[in-house]
Amino acid sequence: MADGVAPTKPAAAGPEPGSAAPSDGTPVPTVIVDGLHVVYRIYGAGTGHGNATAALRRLLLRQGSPNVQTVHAVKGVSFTAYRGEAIGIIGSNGSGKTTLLKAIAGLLPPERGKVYTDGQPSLLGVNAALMNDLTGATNVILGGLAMGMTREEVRERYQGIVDFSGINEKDDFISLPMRTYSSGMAARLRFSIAAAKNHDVLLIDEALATGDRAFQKRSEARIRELRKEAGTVFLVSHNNNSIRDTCDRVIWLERGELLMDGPTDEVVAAYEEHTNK
Ligand SMILES: Nc1ncnc2c1ncn2[C@@H]1O[C@H](COP(=O)(O)OP(=O)(O)OP(=O)(O)O)[C@@H](O)[C@H]1O
Repeated sequence: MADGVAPTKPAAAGPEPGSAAPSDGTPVPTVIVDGLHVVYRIYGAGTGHGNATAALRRLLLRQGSPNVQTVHAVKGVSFTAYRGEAIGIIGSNGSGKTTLLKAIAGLLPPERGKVYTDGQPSLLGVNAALMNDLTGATNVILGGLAMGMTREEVRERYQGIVDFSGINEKDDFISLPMRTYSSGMAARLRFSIAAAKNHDVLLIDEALATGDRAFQKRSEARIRELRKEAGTVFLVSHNNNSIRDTCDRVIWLERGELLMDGPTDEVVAAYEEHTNK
């Protein structure tokens, strides 16, 4: 894990994320975001070309602290997500959506506030690392193992993953190195590997936007299944139709702040009115 701060469980009394579903139908919280602030620090900002080297030299030569620019990307965001929900995260460019997902995944430490999660969430981004020099087939196996599947599970699900991705529809692309794939094909394979497993909390960053319409339909259907299988899905997307088809709740971020959190139709309508102004 990059910056290595694992989400923790709350010490407070009350229902813990992921605790067994009460028989009375009370919603079970899976993610609690409590007053979250995330700040990026850019070292050596404003020192021109070779910023990092210049900053390091100044530190080593004791020429004072390097210029540090901060970006306050998420500002005081709070919400609780429940088992079985699919939550869309929308907002204009740079509003903090990806940062929020990374913080929920435990990849960015909070400046202030806390993130409590049910187990380790899985973050599926279009940039998630698969090995470019290895074939698609090897990436399916390694990706499955990396997600915690057993060898047996990988063997059982291998063909399903390849079929879902549609990579082999025309040619035998699955036996070629990933560097020969278009970015859309690579994104489809990533989504297919991640979606083969049931996740307690699955975080998807724009993955659906990259596939063709047929792949998007399969993905949306799979997200609905994942929800039924009791997980919680977060979907960051600029495609309001994908959000409408997939999510029943939407969180709207703007300049790092939570502007609105509610039923999909209401929040997307308000967002569209705002963006069409
Ligand atoms: N690694 C980073 N270092 C410094 N600033 C960053 C970094 N990543 C993002 N930011 C800044 O944080 C803010 C939020 O970025 P983020 O990527 O979370 O927004 P977003 O809503 O996902 O944007 P988009 O819709 O364009 O993908 C932006 O101002 C961005 O410039």
